[in-house]
Amino acid sequence: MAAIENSVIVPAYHEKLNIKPLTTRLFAALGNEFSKTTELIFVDDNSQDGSVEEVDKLHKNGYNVRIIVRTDERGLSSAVLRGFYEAKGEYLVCMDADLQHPPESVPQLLEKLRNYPFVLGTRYAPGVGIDKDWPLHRRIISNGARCLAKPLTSASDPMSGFFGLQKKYLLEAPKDSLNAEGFKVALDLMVKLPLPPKDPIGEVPFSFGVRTEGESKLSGKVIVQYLVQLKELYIYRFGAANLLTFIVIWSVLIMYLLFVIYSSLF
Ligand SMILES: Nc1nc2c(ncn2[C@@H]2O[C@H](COP(=O)(O)OP(=O)(O)O[C@H]3O[C@H](CO)[C@@H](O)[C@H](O)[C@@H]3O)[C@@H](O)[C@H]2O)c(=O)[nH]1
Ligand SMILES: [Mg+2]
Repeated sequence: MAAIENSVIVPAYHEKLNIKPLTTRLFAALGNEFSKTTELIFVDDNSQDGSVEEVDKLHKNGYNVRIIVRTDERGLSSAVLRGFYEAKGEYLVCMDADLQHPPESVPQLLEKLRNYPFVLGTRYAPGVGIDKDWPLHRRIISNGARCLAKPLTSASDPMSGFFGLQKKYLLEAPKDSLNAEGFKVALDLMVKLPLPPKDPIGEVPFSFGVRTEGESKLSGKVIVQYLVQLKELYIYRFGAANLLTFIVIWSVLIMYLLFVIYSSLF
């Protein structure tokens, strides 16, 4: 058997119905050669919805897929990190279970990872429209959240949950420096991993699909969690002394943004 070079990690909570279509579409997209050197790992938080049996069936049918079931921990970021640390491959990709991240784009991420330490699936690229059908308030929240991350990274879609990295950079970072609480694990890694300063991030445009099975696990709490995570990342990157300056600058910008929205509406 060929050695595993690539690992695709999928955090999953109550995703039984998405497991089979994701697995079959992913390995079909990988094709013969890539399939031999790629493993797929679901990290499930004890959903007890038949996900384990579904993965076992696929494994018996010859797919290189397994499932880690956590019983003592819950949460998206920590699930992703657990999968990354257990992965055998040097090239790691993280994607959602619900097919909002197209499995057909994974080979592109894996290819780009050969040349970039970190690769980000982006929904903000020419020809990709994510938010044209979104209501105004959703677009404002999304763009506002993206703006707030601008000082931390040059990436065009810091909120993306579709990304990849070379494992050696993960192993160079102290385990306890990574935030297992925040929802935006890619942003945390882009800020904290010791990536080389020149050209660290490659981008792959993709269209964010619509979830057809199961429900989103994001709630209003996520906005607060994101702000807490941002605060931690600002301190990490710029130091506590600079935090106040940033809060002042961002408050002014947010007030200006609200003013612009208000005047365009009324
Ligand atoms: N193991 C585990 N998995 C989880 C948990 N919470 C969510 N997941 C899994 O994480 C993936 C994303 O969860 P969704 O509930 O589908 O989130 P979303 O609203 O579609 O958010 C996605 O898009 C955002 C961009 O708008 C991303 O920022 C976010 O990271 C995620 O990719 C899914 O596969 C879901 O099963 C958890 O507590 N534990
Ligand atoms: Mg989703």
